[in-house]
Amino acid sequence: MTGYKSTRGGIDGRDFESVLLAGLAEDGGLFVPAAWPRFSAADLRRMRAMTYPELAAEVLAPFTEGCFTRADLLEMASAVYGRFDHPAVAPLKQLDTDLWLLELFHGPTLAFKDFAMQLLAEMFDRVLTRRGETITIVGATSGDTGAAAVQAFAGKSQVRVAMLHPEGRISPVQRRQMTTILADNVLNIALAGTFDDCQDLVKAMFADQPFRTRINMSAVNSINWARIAAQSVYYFWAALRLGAPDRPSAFCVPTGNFGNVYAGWAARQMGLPIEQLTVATNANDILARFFEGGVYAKDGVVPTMSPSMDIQVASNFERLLLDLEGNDAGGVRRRMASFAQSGEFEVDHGSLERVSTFMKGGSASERATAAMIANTHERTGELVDPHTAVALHVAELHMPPKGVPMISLSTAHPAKFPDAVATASGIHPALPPRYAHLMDLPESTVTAGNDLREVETLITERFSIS
Ligand SMILES: N[C@@H](CCOP(=O)(O)O)C(=O)O
Repeated sequence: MTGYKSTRGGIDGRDFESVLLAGLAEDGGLFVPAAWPRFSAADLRRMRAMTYPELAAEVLAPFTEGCFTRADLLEMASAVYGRFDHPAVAPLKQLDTDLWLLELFHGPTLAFKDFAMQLLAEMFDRVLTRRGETITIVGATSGDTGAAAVQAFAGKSQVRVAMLHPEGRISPVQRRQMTTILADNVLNIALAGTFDDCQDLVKAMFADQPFRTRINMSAVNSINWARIAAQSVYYFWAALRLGAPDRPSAFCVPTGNFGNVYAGWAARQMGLPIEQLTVATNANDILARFFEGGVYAKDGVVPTMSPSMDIQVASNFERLLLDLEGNDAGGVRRRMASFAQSGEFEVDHGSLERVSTFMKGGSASERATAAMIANTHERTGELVDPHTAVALHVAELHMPPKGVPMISLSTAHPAKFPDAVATASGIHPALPPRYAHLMDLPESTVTAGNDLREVETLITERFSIS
């Protein structure tokens, strides 16, 4: 059975159920599998014939042993992916000879977050019913995670959701996808600060042990291992469509919190032949700078037309760091302590060289992003959202050798960012009919300062937790 340990070394031997419920490890680290399950070339060939739900059950089964069987997983995945708008769930579109777009926005909230969030809601339902417990999910969002979480968990009797977003720094569509869900178990908090401030507060609440215990706190950000596992499935899906295991693939991933790209790393660890993973950022380019020089150094968060990536501190980078440190949790602790103190750390030259053979980084300016939206539409007829355009720009900078397909992840529907898309392309993307009234519905949000006690009080009072 796959056991889990913390990136900071304080915890080992956890099972999937406790990892799912805990969200963040008690020592402040992130859970990772102690050993990676491996799929052989023969396994991968067999997977080619699978439907998306069957593939999800196959990939996730080794991670959930002792908690969910393959049959449980198949039942949940069939229900979840049956709700997606596209029969292929994650369709691939060819843009050029070796360039493909993997559309991940056909779920309920029009972004890739639905792939994992919808499945997590099913998992939590089953586990909490079995245990007779109620949890409080506290999350931070730069737009998409919040919408996906609120829609997945609204109305669930054993889950409360408190979602923090940076006030005025997400798109109106993203905000309204959360704030127009008027459910008793949902609290939307607009915070005076950035996404990084929201995420810091969530981690501070996890570190406040009495508070954490009192509210039975959990997480659905990608700090929760279950998010990563569920997102790794679409890497298998896409690569298998394009010839894996007999042909390797490359991926380019729009990146903020590093969860999505780490899911690709996980797929590779499990045996999927991924030749290159490209990390694409907007002007908030801490990761692109890291892959250039090995220094992970925080800068100020600047607002862009791709707000979901307006992030400097990428939580999941800590998971990669454990691998770069040769599985030495002490090394991770030291680097993270230095980061907390000075806002930066550096990895040694050898680690950077090793990771750079496989991972590349790059960023797109606002001008380049707008140009890519316009050019892609002109060349291919596809209207892409700004996050997807960032990835396409960076993909062009780092195309793999001829014959290796570059799969660029299209993480959100263009209609989530209508103004940016219309300004760049002259075309106003329409929301699907189910969102026809989104901009007219009443909203429910409370505002808060960037203050731990204030936010904790808002949560306990709103949900009457004594
Ligand atoms: N880009 C995210 C930020 C949180 O990322 P997550 O993958 O850790 O949930 C968002 O849109 O909210």
